Amino acid sequence: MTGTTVTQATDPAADAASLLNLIAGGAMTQIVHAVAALNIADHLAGEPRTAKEVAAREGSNERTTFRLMRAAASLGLLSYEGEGRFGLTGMGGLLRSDTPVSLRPMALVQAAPSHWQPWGLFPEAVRKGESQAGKALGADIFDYYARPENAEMARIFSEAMGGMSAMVTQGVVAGADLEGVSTVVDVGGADGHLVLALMEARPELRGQVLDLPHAVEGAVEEAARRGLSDRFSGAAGDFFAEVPTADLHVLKTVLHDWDDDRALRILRNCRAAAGEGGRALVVEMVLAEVGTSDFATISDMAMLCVTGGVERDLDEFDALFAAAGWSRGRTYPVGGGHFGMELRAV
Ligand SMILES: C[S@@+](CC[C@H](N)C(=O)[O-])C[C@H]1O[C@@H](n2cnc3c(N)ncnc32)[C@H](O)[C@@H]1O
Repeated sequence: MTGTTVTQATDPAADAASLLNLIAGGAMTQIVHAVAALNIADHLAGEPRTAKEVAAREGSNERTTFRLMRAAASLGLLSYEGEGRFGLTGMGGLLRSDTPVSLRPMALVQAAPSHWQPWGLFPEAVRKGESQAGKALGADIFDYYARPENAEMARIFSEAMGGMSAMVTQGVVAGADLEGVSTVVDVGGADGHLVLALMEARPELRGQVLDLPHAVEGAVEEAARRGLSDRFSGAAGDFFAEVPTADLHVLKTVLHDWDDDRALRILRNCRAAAGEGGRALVVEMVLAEVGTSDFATISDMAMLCVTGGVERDLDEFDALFAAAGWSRGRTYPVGGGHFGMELRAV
């Protein structure tokens, strides 16, 4: 909803440098991927180390580990401390596996076949107006994750969603109106980070994650890890078929995975489960004015290519909400470019 107006460079050399930087974007994705996959941030967590020390810990090639770490320093992920030693910057620290807001799983997912292969066909997604997951993976992304041979990647995807949730959790917990709410369903909740954070803040809340059978197990485990099993349950199901009843339905970055028809089905199923006086909380990025620098427009391209979904502006959200029997009330930023949108059944 907010954004800064894009300024145009006029110096041709600066334009070329900027464009080359964009052209190398895929290489940067893979550099971040390799830093995550080779656990470089974990190896540097205690103290700065040389590439030789990191390579010995990781069992990787010393020379190419050095070249990767040099590139990572050039991108601001690592600091160079002299005498061959590299340390972690704040940004690089987010790739540690043991940090509360770890973006390591996200770095692994974005460069994994599930995302990388559809991206390889991206111009076709624009030309045809459809996701390329079917062509690249032989299935839509969530069916791909449901295959037994992709179970490990599906687990990392859910973890990645958890890392992204951590960026907004505080804002949602602080902003959400939970007056009169005693049951919450996190619809398509993956590992359940959002509903579990609400439950931690409100000891009277009972929570549930509705997700596909392969994904819901992670939520049950996460609830147990946080000591919340007595107030939590996992519901393996399909939100296009039915959504469990609750005082509040939470939908975080679920609607953006789907086109309008399918997003509408999810919202209608929530509305049916909510009944009179029902409430929902939608957490999504909201597109800003055209022509502003807006990360939601980049995410929109990922949705087009990988899931077949779409990022929306407020008018587009409101049209969907109204068609599904919801009315939007308070809307507030929750962090990471996301907004909380409170809905009431009409
Ligand atoms: C983009 S993720 C969002 C996860 C979580 N809400 C978050 O923001 O961290 C979308 C979630 O929807 C789930 N999902 C996809 N299709 C579904 C379906 N038909 N029924 C229930 N869940 C589904 C996926 O497994 C995934 O966990």
